Amino acid sequence: MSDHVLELSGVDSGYGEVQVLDDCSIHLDADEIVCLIGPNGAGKSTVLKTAFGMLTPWAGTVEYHGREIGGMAPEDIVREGIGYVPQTDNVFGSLTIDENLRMGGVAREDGLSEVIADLYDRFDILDQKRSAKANTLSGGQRQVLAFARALVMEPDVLLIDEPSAGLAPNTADDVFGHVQAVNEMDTAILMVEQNATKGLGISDRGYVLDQGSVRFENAAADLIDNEEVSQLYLGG
Ligand SMILES: Nc1ncnc2c1ncn2[C@@H]1O[C@H](COP(=O)(O)OP(=O)(O)OP(=O)(O)O)[C@@H](O)[C@H]1O
Repeated sequence: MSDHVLELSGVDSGYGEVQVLDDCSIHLDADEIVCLIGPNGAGKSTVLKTAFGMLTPWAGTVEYHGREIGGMAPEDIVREGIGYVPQTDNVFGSLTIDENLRMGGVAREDGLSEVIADLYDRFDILDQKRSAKANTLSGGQRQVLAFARALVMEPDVLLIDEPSAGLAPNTADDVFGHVQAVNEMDTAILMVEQNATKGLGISDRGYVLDQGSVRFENAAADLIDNEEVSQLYLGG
């Protein structure tokens, strides 16, 4: 039994015959924000997909609170307490904000109205636009809705794929602020981020992934200060 909330150990994973992750070991502790960085195609999104049961590990284990979940179906993993916010198509544009949140809770047995009311209290922008269609939201607001949709299940782990993708710098900063707010709701976050410096800037720890394997892992501030990491992965 490990104390980690989420732990991938020695994971190989991929698509069809194509191996992407190679002996990949990554963990997340309660209340942490952990950032995965690395070049395009390194396998960062594949880590999240393997943790969320969208891919079955070929080797190694995925444990949630010390229990093996590798290869479990995503709908069961959601019930266990892990949420996932994909990079794209993470809200239903033709549905209202309220409908999106209710859809996020279809797997809940009770307490849906209460948890949605709490989310409206926390995220003012959603409260103001309850009846608006999600496709009328700005990119940053849409990302907040995507986080809130996942939070309806009250996960203690949230996997977030590139929250700042396609956003202007100021909007990206707002979204990173919301990531921190979500973390303060006792949710540990494993986040993939293309904007490595900013992603590490709000994180406790980080991993540099390259060609499917972990090249560096450390406290986020130490990764930013690491000469080699900076040269190779943070644009010098
Ligand atoms: N559905 C898929 N089928 C086949 N190969 C895929 C699929 N999705 C991703 N890959 C391949 O797996 C490798 C790793 O992709 P992944 O999306 O995990 O990378 P990443 O580190 O998240 O990079 P990026 O920033 O480009 O998203 C890439 O070579 C990619 O082409």
